[in-house]
Amino acid sequence: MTASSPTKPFLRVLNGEVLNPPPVWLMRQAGRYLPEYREIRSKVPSFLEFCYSPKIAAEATLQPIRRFGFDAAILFSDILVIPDALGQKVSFETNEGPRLDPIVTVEDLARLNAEIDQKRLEPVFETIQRIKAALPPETALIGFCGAPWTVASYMIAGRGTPDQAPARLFAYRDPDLFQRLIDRLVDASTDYLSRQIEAGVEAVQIFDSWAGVLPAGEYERWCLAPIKAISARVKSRHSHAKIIGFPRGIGPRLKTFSAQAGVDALGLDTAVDPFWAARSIDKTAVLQGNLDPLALIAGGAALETSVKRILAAFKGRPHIFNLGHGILPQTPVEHVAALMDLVRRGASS
Ligand SMILES: Cc1c2[nH]c(c1CCC(=O)O)Cc1[nH]c(c(CCC(=O)O)c1C)Cc1[nH]c(c(CCC(=O)O)c1C)Cc1[nH]c(c(C)c1CCC(=O)O)C2
Repeated sequence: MTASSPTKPFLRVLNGEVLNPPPVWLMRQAGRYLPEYREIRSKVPSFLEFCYSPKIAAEATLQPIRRFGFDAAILFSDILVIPDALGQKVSFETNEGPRLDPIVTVEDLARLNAEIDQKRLEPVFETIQRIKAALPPETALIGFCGAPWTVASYMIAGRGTPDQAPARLFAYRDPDLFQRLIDRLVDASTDYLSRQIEAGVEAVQIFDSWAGVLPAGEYERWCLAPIKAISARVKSRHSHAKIIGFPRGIGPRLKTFSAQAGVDALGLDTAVDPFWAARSIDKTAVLQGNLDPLALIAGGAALETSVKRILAAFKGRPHIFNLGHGILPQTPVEHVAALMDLVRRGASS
């Protein structure tokens, strides 16, 4: 990342400029709703192997850029490459999601590597270099990691659960041991994001998809403090690093999250009222979001009304258009094209 003023629309807004129309990208924009993704995905049996194959991972990143001309590309990888690089067994079952050997005892934790295996992650950095060489000059590249709380919740349950009860119980019963796992993930995420920046990403997003299940107290300790530590440490290595936080489901705590966590931009989830956000969230934060992924599946009038509402709410504030959570596999591709049209046309009307 350089100190000179950026020219890419996505980076200009991250620097605090207001653009009309706003730049747009979609969380999980590379993936199963795209026939061209399903085609290349079907050739590689394991999802992790796909993530660690620079040529095809770069291709998956570029597919939605070619089709829709988003203002930013997001590295094709997964938040669970971190447990994998820490030595935990990780796999992805078709239509079922991730499976990990759950961490239950102190011995399970002790078996993990002290640091991430950088060699295992080397292909990710090569993917970044390949994407950079192929991206249009106006398109930014975003790197990412999962927040420690969200990653830990999969490491403990060994799979996705409706409310991450296993990790919440673990943290209540043995907070010291849980803290050791979180600390390990803070170190790993700091190194991983720093390496992504060195390889060429221009901003990073920290996905805390399960922040919303934590009550006060637990939220401060397991969501806010680790993200704050990662931001501070990444910025001490890369002073111009741009960091987007996505603490999904934290409600009114969004008001102060970005200042407290030290992030530059804030991803808003689907449930947040955009007018409330524009009014109530401290003005230092660039806001990103927050179309309901289901409105994108529905299309038509529902899509149009939702998009207009979001554009109206954020008028005059630095805003990056996005969904409120990841795009769903059943989304019709024509609706994504219609969304791009609405954002780029609708903003001036
Ligand atoms: C919680 C989480 C995960 N992964 C991620 C999160 C945080 C965001 C969120 O809350 O949605 C983030 C993620 N996962 C993936 C990306 C790639 C880039 C992009 O956004 O386009 C990103 C940024 C690829 C993926 N990650 C996964 C796929 C599908 C696997 C396949 O294609 O076979 C893709 C394209 C698998 C995955 N990975 C994960 C789950 C729960 C699953 C299974 C469910 C699902 O498919 O959405 C963990």
